[in-house]
Amino acid sequence: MQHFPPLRLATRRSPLALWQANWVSDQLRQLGYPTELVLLTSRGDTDQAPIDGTRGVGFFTKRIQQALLDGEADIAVHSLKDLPTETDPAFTLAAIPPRAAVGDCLISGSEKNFAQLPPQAVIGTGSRRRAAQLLHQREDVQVEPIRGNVQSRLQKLADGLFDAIVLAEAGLSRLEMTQHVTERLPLDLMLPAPGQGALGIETRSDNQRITEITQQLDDAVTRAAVTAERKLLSHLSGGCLAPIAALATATDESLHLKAVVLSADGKTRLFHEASDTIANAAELGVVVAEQLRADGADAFIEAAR
Ligand SMILES: NCc1[nH]cc(CCC(=O)O)c1CC(=O)O
Repeated sequence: MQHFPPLRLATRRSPLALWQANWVSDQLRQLGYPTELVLLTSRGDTDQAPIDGTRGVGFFTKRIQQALLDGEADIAVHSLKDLPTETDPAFTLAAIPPRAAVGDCLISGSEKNFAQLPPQAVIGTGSRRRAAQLLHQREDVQVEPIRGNVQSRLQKLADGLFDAIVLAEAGLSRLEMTQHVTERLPLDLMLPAPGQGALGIETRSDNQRITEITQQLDDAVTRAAVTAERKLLSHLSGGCLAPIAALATATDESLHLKAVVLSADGKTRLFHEASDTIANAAELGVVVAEQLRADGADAFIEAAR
């Protein structure tokens, strides 16, 4: 094999981000490529105010992408659900590896599951998608914002600031913290964010050698599923802040997409689902987005901006 300098992987410094970058690094090493990590701090890590419409887009991902543009790193490792759907032609989403657990979990201080929490229970989540789905099921619960990495959120729960919090199972399982899970929320109660549980690995479009190396980590079925989910999100002009949830699952040649759009208070829940071939993943996203739109989704998405 030819000798090349190590592939430089850009990542945030949170334990979850480091786990993910180390996982990608291991995969590349198994293919015979030396690697090193480039640790960066994003605005999403330093700024702990609630994420809102003017500050949210690319909050966790822009700094990592900048390292590629500046020549500080070759490969950017993101949580796909944090990566905006608006793409910059300077970057190529070279690999989407096999997806981990897709769902969300309730972690409650009292070990009570969602249905058993006391009236007016305080649930910590900064996600409008999670908040609206919780409120749709139980209008009495109080949803309060929470920020910070997985560990610091669990600490806030332990400190008694909340009765329960909601976190992605993917993050907890990667960090080997699933012992904290009280309840895996059923998908009909809590549909995940588009791309949840998947990694997005970007390279510079003008670096063909590194793009081709990275493409070896791509999983075609996961890519098809998240393509449908992300196309739905972009077609609804959703961004990561809108109360939009979507999950595509693949069986053999076919892909099934479920999606919901909710009012912020959870009182209205629009749901649609459809199937198509894996090859038509993007079209499937558009079809379900249009069904939601026909039911009035745009007004709820606009209200969340
Ligand atoms: N918004 C932060 C974020 N981005 C990705 C994950 C979890 C891992 C994943 O979904 O791939 C998390 C934490 C969470 O939502 O609990």
